Amino acid sequence: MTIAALYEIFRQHPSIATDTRKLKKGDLFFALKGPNFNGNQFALQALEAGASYAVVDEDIDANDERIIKTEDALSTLQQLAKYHRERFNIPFIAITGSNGKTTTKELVDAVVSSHYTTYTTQGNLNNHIGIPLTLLSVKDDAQMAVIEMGANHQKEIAGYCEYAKPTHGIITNAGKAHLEGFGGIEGVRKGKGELFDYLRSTNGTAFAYDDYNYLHEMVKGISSVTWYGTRNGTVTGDVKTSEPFLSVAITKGAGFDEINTQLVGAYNLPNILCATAVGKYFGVPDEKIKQSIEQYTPSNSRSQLIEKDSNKIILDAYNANPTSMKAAIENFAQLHADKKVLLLGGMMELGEESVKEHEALIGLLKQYKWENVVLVGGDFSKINHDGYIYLNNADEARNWLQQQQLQRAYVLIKGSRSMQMEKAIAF
Ligand SMILES: CC(=O)N[C@H]1[C@@H](OP(=O)(O)OP(=O)(O)OC[C@H]2O[C@@H](n3ccc(=O)[nH]c3=O)[C@H](O)[C@@H]2O)O[C@H](CO)[C@@H](O)[C@@H]1O[C@H](C)C(=O)N[C@@H](C)C(=O)N[C@H](CCC(=O)N[C@@H](CCC[C@@H](N)C(=O)O)C(=O)O)C(=O)O
Ligand SMILES: Nc1ncnc2c1ncn2[C@@H]1O[C@H](COP(=O)(O)OP(=O)(O)OP(=O)(O)O)[C@@H](O)[C@H]1O
Ligand SMILES: C[C@@H](N)C(=O)N[C@H](C)C(=O)O
Repeated sequence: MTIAALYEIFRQHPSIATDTRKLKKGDLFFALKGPNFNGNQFALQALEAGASYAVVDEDIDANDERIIKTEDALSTLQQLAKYHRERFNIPFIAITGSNGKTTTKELVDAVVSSHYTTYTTQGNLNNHIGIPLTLLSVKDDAQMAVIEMGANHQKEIAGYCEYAKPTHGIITNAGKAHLEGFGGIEGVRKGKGELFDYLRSTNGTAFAYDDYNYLHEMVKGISSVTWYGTRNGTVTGDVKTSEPFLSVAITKGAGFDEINTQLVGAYNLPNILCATAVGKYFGVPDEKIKQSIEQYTPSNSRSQLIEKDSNKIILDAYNANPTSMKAAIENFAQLHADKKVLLLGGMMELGEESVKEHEALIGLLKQYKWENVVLVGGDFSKINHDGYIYLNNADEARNWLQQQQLQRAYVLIKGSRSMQMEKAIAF
């Protein structure tokens, strides 16, 4: 079947399912293969549960005209997404970077959707499956789309641009994350820079944080760049307070002087300036920009403040890498509190730099005074803990916290996704 013919079916059944456990009646089911299951084996089950059609890439033992056999179901999904994307002549804003993609995406979405009908990446669905699903969720009434792009190796973002065709793009930063797959920090810049390469070749528009010198290099050749920063840019601003919620003083470019957010962490400053700059660029009224950023409350283990008895917990456990760990620790160090406790889980996907980066973190921790530092699992197991407590996993960390019976303490919990450090808060 051609993509054009499949697209006609999609127009009749414009919701996609890749998982029978979440399937709704009428969904167009795509049978994907993963590390645990082969989606082809669920095709008949999907049809029985009410799927309109099942797109498969293996022979299915049934004579059912609702089964659509393709060479490769995943690449068919991606081609269908491209075909759908090409029906729209509206801004598609792509967001990538090492840190702050999801938060920036949420903030940009909050701002632009206050004024335009906008379709946006849900949660963190930012990969070779999540991006096509996001594109296919864009409805006919769309005035704008915001697409998050995650990557852990070269050529990945370039591939996503081929089907998402962004008109505007943001690289939040290019730091020490996914070093293993990208091949070091230069590799990260090259890989993330594929978004700017695409915008360069298509006369697209970039938004970039003026404070990072490397971004000035990376945008070279792009004819339209909107800067935001602490000193220079269309929109400028700086941290007013972050005790713990971040308040930003806007010094130029918007019709308001401050934004009082519900985000913990001074490291969110560029994310907020970015959303403001994007809002101004697209003509969103000032009061809507300010209000939508101020109302955004994270609930996703990112930059979250949880109050428990007399204790305050900063839960920042969605992920971790050397850049975001440094930002979180330095931010925590600036907070005023007598008793500060850190529970830090291991950082993943750092390849041969992993042990060195975990050691460097100990060096950073030593610069400050803490009540307790607990290092949990990962490559923390391979290094000298230098007097800090070492535990194997988040369950042990929770037990340790339970035993402490903390009162009026400030606790920072952070670690890579697979460490599941959020489990520790059940103390
Ligand atoms: C393929 C898939 O969607 N899998 C999801 C599934 O996983 P599960 O372990 O159950 O099974 P399989 O993957 O083996 O299953 C194959 C298919 O079979 C379906 N199926 C299974 C059982 C059943 O009873 N019925 C079925 O129909 C199944 O649905 C599969 O289609 O379920 C899990 C739990 O819900 C999902 O977590 C899993 O999702 C995978 C991980 C996925 O990739 N989902 C995307 C939509 C997505 O965007 N996920 C994001 C994570 C993105 C991410 O990690 N981003 C990185 C950077 C990108 C790196 C990129 N190169 C990469 O490797 O991904 C970042 O740093 O941001 C998310 O979930 O948050
Ligand atoms: N601008 C930033 N600079 C440095 N660190 C940041 C920045 N923004 C967020 N972080 C850190 O990164 C963590 C994850 O934030 P967020 O989920 O927005 O990033 P992400 O790039 O989307 O990551 P992922 O793709 O893994 O979801 C935050 O909790 C915080 O510790
Ligand atoms: C979960 C994925 N988006 C991610 O951020 N992975 C890194 C390695 C992490 O969990 O810290």
